[in-house]
Amino acid sequence: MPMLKDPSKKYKAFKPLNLPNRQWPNKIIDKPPRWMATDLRDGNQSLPDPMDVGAKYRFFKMLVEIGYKEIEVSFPSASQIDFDFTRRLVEEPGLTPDDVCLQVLSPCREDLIRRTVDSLKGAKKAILHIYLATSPCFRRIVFNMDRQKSLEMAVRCTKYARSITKDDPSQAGTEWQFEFSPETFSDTEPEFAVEVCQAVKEAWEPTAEKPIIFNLPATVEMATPNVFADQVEYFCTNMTEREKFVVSVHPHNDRGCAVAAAELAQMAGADRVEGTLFGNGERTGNVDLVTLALNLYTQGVSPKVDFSDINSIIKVVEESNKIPVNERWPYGGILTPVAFSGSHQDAIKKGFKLREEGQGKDEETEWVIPYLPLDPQDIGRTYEAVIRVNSQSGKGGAAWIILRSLELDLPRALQVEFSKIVQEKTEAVSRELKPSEIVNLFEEAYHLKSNPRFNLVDYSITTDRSQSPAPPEPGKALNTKNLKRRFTGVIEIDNVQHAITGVGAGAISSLATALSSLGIDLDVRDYKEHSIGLGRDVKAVTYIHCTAAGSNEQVWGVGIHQDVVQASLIALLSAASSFLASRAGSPAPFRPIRSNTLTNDDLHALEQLTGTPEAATSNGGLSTKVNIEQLTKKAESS
Ligand SMILES: CC(=O)SCCNC(=O)CCNC(=O)[C@H](O)C(C)(C)COP(=O)(O)OP(=O)(O)OC[C@H]1O[C@@H](n2cnc3c(N)ncnc32)[C@H](O)[C@@H]1OP(=O)(O)O
Ligand SMILES: CC(C)C(=O)C(=O)O
Repeated sequence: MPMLKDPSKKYKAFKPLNLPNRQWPNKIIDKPPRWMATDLRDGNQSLPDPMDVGAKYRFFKMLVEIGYKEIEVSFPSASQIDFDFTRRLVEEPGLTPDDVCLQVLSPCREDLIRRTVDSLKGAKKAILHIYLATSPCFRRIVFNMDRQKSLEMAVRCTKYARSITKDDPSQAGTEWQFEFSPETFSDTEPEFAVEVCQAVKEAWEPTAEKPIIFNLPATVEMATPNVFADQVEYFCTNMTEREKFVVSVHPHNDRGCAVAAAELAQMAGADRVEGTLFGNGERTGNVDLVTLALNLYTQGVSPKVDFSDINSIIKVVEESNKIPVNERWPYGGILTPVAFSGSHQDAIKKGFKLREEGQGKDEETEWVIPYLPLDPQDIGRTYEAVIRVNSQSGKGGAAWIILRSLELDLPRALQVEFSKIVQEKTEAVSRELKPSEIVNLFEEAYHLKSNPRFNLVDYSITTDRSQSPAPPEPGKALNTKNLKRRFTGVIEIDNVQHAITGVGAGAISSLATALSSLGIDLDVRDYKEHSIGLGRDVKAVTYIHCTAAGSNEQVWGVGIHQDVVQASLIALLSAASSFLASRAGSPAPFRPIRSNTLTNDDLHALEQLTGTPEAATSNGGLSTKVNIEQLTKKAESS
């Protein structure tokens, strides 16, 4: 049968209790609850292949390391494995830290309670947990019992449990706590849940110092989380002697609201939460303890459990449960902090930039990054994975990868230009591009690594004597403001060397003039530089935006070098390489150098390079001298 057009006969709306004076909506959660991890019991009982003793121990150790102090380790009456595992935790010295309390579960049946208590004999701290389903559905279908009989069963089992634990002198070495779960609390009449628990409380006789734990399970999640919160608040306010019992909740996730239910329940008075890591458990699972803890953390409340190395935790959880943690799972999912889409990437990138520049990146600086409620580094993730690039990405995504990988903070217009290259590639391959692929694309596009067509073999920047300003008047300093620069150098283009020279207002424009003598006519439109690295390893990076003279064609160049001037010259040559690349197929505009075809300019340039003492020192001694003989021989042989 397909879904019913009118499901109202088959499925009845849950009837919420009437609680007009509810207080919980005005409460806030400002401290963590008492956590209880039930991965090894509720989680384990729902697995197709339950864990063996080794796997259980590994998981237990991890829970202890995370910081859980109450761990439900087994259902000892269910299997020898669970019984033996519990014994091992009790008996083997050092396995269970002194401050960790072992919890075990038993149904409300004397023989099973006996076996359960036996499994704990000799434990330092133990919680004996028994459950009895109290809802009308279970009373009718499973037990065929009325309210009175259920209540009597709960009381009888509590008294029995008491007689073989805290009232038994041979058990005096164990610090016993008793937990009672009116199973299916979420579907139990609220007044009956109170009646049963009140009777159990009287049977156990807790004190304020040694309270009983009433665990209120949403065994099956029945309604919206506010309804569960009402049920919990009703329970807390209608039970007597509030100081003598701890209210615990145990939400399942049938409607997908377990986390909300656990949180609203705490607002309604719950002190303790039972759940599992990443929500493993019956059907849709138990409430996820990781989400609950990190929800607190991102509100500035320490959860007192540590997920600093979430990847290792996920590994153990996945290997033990043999169920993967969903990639979209809150906080832990590998895709959760990742942005593929352009506008998200743009916002995240700006957020990080502002954080680093303006607000400082001290680890305690307030975290305000669009789309990222949690700093991925706090759970052991890196920022590299935050932005990934596919066809949905914009300029910011690829720019982020280049920033993180090469420390290059690309100017906006270069981001736009490079993103077209990336977009073309993502569409061509129809998949996400790895950061290394994006870096390769960038290095190729701007000739940063392999075979740039233009190489700076050697150069010198000198004051251009032919256009020097008039000598200063006696007693006045030389006005150096308008001094022109002369670039003189040897450029290798497609493995052929050219000696060129040119004059301009600065180093870049003098090289631009020199290049125009080869027919590469570029106007520099924009220029940006910054440093990369620190200390002795610091380098300069220069971005140059050029247009081809007399046309609208635009090219970018990027240059990186320890020397600032050289970085800018390399950037211009990178632009020149792009300029040639954009004309692939058309004949190269320049003349290769040959000894017998040296022009006067070439000769002049070479002459300059062999240099006068001023030429060699005028740019801070940067130029190395070219051996004219070698160069000429090389040119002749080519
Ligand atoms: C909500 C929860 O997660 S509760 C925990 C559930 N976990 C487990 O059940 C795992 C371990 N369980 C087991 O190994 C077994 O079911 C045992 C050892 C508890 C009992 O095994 P068996 O004696 O073979 O009984 P079986 O499981 O077939 O049937 C359940 C019996 O318990 C009773 N029962 C069922 N649910 C409950 C309950 N919530 N509380 C108390 N008794 C219950 C049933 O009425 C039935 O009794 P019946 O045989 O008199 O009709
Ligand atoms: C035994 C109880 C706590 C339980 O697991 C449930 O009701 O889901």
